[in-house]
Amino acid sequence: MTIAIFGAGVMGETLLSGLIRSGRAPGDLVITERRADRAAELEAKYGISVVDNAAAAESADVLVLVVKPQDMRSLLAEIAPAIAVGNVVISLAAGITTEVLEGGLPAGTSVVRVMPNTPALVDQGMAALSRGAHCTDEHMAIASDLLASCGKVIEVPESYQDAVTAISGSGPAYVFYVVEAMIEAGVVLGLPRATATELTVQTLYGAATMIRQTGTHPTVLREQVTSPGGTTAAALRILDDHRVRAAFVSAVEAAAERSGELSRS
Ligand SMILES: NC(=O)C1=CN([C@@H]2O[C@H](COP(=O)(O)OP(=O)(O)OC[C@H]3O[C@@H](n4cnc5c(N)ncnc54)[C@H](O)[C@@H]3O)[C@@H](O)[C@H]2O)C=CC1
Ligand SMILES: O=C(O)[C@@H]1CCC=N1
Repeated sequence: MTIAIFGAGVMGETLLSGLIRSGRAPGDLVITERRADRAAELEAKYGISVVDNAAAAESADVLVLVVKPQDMRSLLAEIAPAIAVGNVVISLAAGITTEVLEGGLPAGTSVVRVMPNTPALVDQGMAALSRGAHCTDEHMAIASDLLASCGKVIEVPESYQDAVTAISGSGPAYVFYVVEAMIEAGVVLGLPRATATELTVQTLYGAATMIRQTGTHPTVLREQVTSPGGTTAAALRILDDHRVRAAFVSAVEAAAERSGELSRS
């Protein structure tokens, strides 16, 4: 089975590297990339041939579209003539619906809409898949296998996708933002930057592992840290005063709204 990845930017390379780590033969993988310098970089790094979109579409059984939402319609027009019966088209683009994908491809094409995230680079990705109108269980299994090479996979109704994008698609950026803020806070308190970074990163990793391994509700875990009259209670009062919880809800709502706008643009 030949897999073609169209658009090898951040997410395209993340998926490509995951497929290689999971043992896919480089000979079964093809990539396309509009920027010549980026194409040369990837050829050198992975030993994979970069070809044009038409050639990739001709040779592939599974086509994975990883361009920006704004570039999707023109890409669909380029690859549509080469789509054959039995091909599966998988889109990783935020906000592009299966209806838009199907509308730009030959009638009856099997499409899958996926929202992945960048922790796939370290095989800890979260990918949510939604099937198009002509997608069979067999096609879903192909898409699921592909994404499972670099993390967890779930199937969701397409109506969830804007919310999924706002939580797990954009989510790593919120976490990195909090990490940046904690490191800066450590530096404000006089810690060397390297020490503040090590303390913050291990704390995040430990807390995430605790949630996963204990299955305990995060409220209970937070209460276990919060001694009466202690340091944590003092800190949390300031976060509440600044309405940080409400800010998170508004931020995630804004991301979901933007995902919806992308499908209409
Ligand atoms: N970066 C992220 O965390 C996530 C990104 N996504 C989705 O993945 C898609 C790609 O995002 P990024 O990788 O971050 O963007 P990017 O800008 O890093 O990569 C897109 C790549 O596609 C190339 N490209 C554009 N049009 C092309 C064409 N017609 N033929 C060949 N190559 C073409 C560009 O030169 C660029 O290298 C987007 O649709 C985004 O919504 C989804 C989840 C997470
Ligand atoms: O910011 C974006 O639009 C993309 C989709 C989810 C994460 N990055």
